Amino acid sequence: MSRLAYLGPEGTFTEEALRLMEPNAERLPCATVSAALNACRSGEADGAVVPLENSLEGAITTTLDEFAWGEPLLISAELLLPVRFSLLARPDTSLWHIKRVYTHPAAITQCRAFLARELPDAVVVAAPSTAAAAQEVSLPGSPYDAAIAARIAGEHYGLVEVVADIGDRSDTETRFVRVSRPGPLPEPTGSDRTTLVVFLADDHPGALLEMLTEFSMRGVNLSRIESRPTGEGIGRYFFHFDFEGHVADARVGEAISGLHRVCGEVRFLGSYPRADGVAPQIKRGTADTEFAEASDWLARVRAGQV
Ligand SMILES: O=C(O)C(=O)C[C@]1(C(=O)O)C=C[C@@H](O)C=C1
Repeated sequence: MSRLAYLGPEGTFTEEALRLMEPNAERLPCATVSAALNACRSGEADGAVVPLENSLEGAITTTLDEFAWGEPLLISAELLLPVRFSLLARPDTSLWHIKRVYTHPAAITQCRAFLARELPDAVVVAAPSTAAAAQEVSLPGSPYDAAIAARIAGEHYGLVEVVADIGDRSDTETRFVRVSRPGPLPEPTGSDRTTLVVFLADDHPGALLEMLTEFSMRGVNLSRIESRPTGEGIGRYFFHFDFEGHVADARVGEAISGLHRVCGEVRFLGSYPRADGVAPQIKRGTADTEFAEASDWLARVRAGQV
C-alpha cells in the first residue's frame, strides 16, 4: 500500500483528490504543500498529491516554484476536482453573527463576491488550508465565527453549513497532480500529457517564439504555458509548459530535444495519463463507499468503458 503526503488536515480538497486517485493509499497529512513534497522527497512518503492550477484563479504558484527549484519530482497522474465552498460555523450561528471568517487564501479569492455581498464588514483571515480553518472554528473559544471549506470538512469537524455553494462560479475546478521521486514513467496510453519547466539561456528577441516553434513545427498541442519570475529582477522569467502527448511519442521527444538546443535548462516533470473530464462531487466525506464508487467510475472512464 502506498503512503501519500498531502496538504491536511483531513477534509481538504487535496485529501478529496487523493482519495479519488488512490482510495486505498495510506494518507499522511502535512501542514503545507512544500512539507508534503518534502515528505515525498525524503522517502517519508511514497508520493504526494498537490494542487497545480484552478480554473478561476490560475496557477498554484507554490507548487510551480517547488517543481522548478526543489529536488526533482515526477508527475505520475492528474485529476480535475469540482471545488464547491460552504460557509461553515458552530451549531446555532446565523449569518448576521459572523464577524470573523477563517479560510485558505485560494478560497478567499474564489468567494470574493459572496463575502462582499453578504459579509462586507467581516474580517477574513488566511488559514493554512480550508480544513485547518474548519478544525480551528470547531474549537470552543475559537476567535473565528466561521470557516469557508468543503461541506465534507464541516461534517468532519462537527460544523453546520450556514450557506452552501458560496463560490463566485458554480463550475470551478482545481487540477491536482500526484508526484513521486524520479523513477519509471507511466506507460503511454494514447491520451497523455507532458509537463516541463524551461529556463532561458539569455534574454533575446524571439526567445519565446523559438521555444513555441519547437512545439508548433511538430504539431504538439500546448495546453498551458505559465511564466514565473526567476527572482533575479523585473523582466526575468522561466516557463512552465503542459502539452499533449508522452515523451515516448517521437514528435514529443523531438520537441523536447529541440528545446534543449534553444534553452538554457529544461526540467522534465513527467508524462502521465490526461484526466478525462471532471471527477464527481463527493457529498458525504465520511462515507468511504462514495469515494470508492467515484474512483471506480473514474477508472472506467479512463478505460473507455463509460
Ligand atoms: O485548502 C484546501 O482545501 C486545499 O486543498 C488547497 C486549495 C488550493 O491550494 O487551491 C485547493 C483547492 C481549492 O482551490 C482551495 C484550496
